[in-house]
Amino acid sequence: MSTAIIGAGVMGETLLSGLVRAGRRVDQLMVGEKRPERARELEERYGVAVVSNREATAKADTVALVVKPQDMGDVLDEIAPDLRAGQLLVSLAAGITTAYIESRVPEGVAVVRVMPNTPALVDEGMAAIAPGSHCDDSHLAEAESLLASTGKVLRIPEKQMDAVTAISGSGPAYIFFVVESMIEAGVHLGLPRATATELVVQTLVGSAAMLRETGTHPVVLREQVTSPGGTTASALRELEIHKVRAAFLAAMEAARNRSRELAEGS
Ligand SMILES: NC(=O)C1=CN([C@@H]2O[C@H](COP(=O)(O)OP(=O)(O)OC[C@H]3O[C@@H](n4cnc5c(N)ncnc54)[C@H](O)[C@@H]3O)[C@@H](O)[C@H]2O)C=CC1
Ligand SMILES: O=C(O)[C@@H]1CCC=N1
Repeated sequence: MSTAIIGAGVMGETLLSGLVRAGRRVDQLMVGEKRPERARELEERYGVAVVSNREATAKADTVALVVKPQDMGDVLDEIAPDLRAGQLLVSLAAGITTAYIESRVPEGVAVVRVMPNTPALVDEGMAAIAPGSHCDDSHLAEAESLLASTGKVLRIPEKQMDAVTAISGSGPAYIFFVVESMIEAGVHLGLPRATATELVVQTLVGSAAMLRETGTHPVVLREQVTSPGGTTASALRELEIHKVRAAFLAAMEAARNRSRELAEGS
């Protein structure tokens, strides 16, 4: 089964590198990429063939679209003549609905919408997938196997996709923002930057491992750290005073709303 990746920026390369790590033969992979210098970089790094979008589409069994939502209309118009019924089209773009894609491609092309995230680069990705209207279980299974090479995959109804985008798609950025803020705080408290970075990163990794390995609710884990009248309680009071919980809710609502707007082409 050959796979074409159209748009090889951050997320396109993440998918490509995951497939290569998972043992996909490079001669079964193709890339369509607009920027010539980027195309050369990928050819050198992976030995993958970078071809025109139309050639990639014509030759591949599965086509993964990893361009920005704003570029999706143009790319679909370009490749539509080369798409054929039974082929699988997988979109990784935020906001873009399967109905939008289906309205621009030939009848019978199976469309799957995916929301991946960048931890896929280290095989710890979280991807959600939703079927379009001409999709059977084999198409969904094929999309699942593409993404499973770089982490977990969850099947969801498409109506949840904008919320999923706000949580796991954009989520790594929120976590990196928290990490960055904690490192900066450590520097303010007088720690060398390297020390603060090591402390924060390992604290994040350890906390994530506890969540995953114990399955314990985060509230319980937080309570275990919070000694009565202790340091953690003092810190958490400040986070509540500064409305961090409300800020997270507002931030994720904003991301969900932006995903909806992208569907409208803005
Ligand atoms: N970066 C992330 O964490 C995530 C991104 N996504 C989605 O992935 C898609 C790509 O995002 P990024 O990789 O971050 O953007 P990016 O800007 O790094 O990559 C887009 C790539 O598409 C190429 N491109 C643009 N027009 C093209 C065309 N007509 N033909 C071939 N290549 C073309 C660009 O040259 C660029 O290399 C977006 O739709 C985004 O919503 C989804 C989840 C997470
Ligand atoms: O920021 C964005 O629009 C993309 C989608 C999810 C993560 N990055």
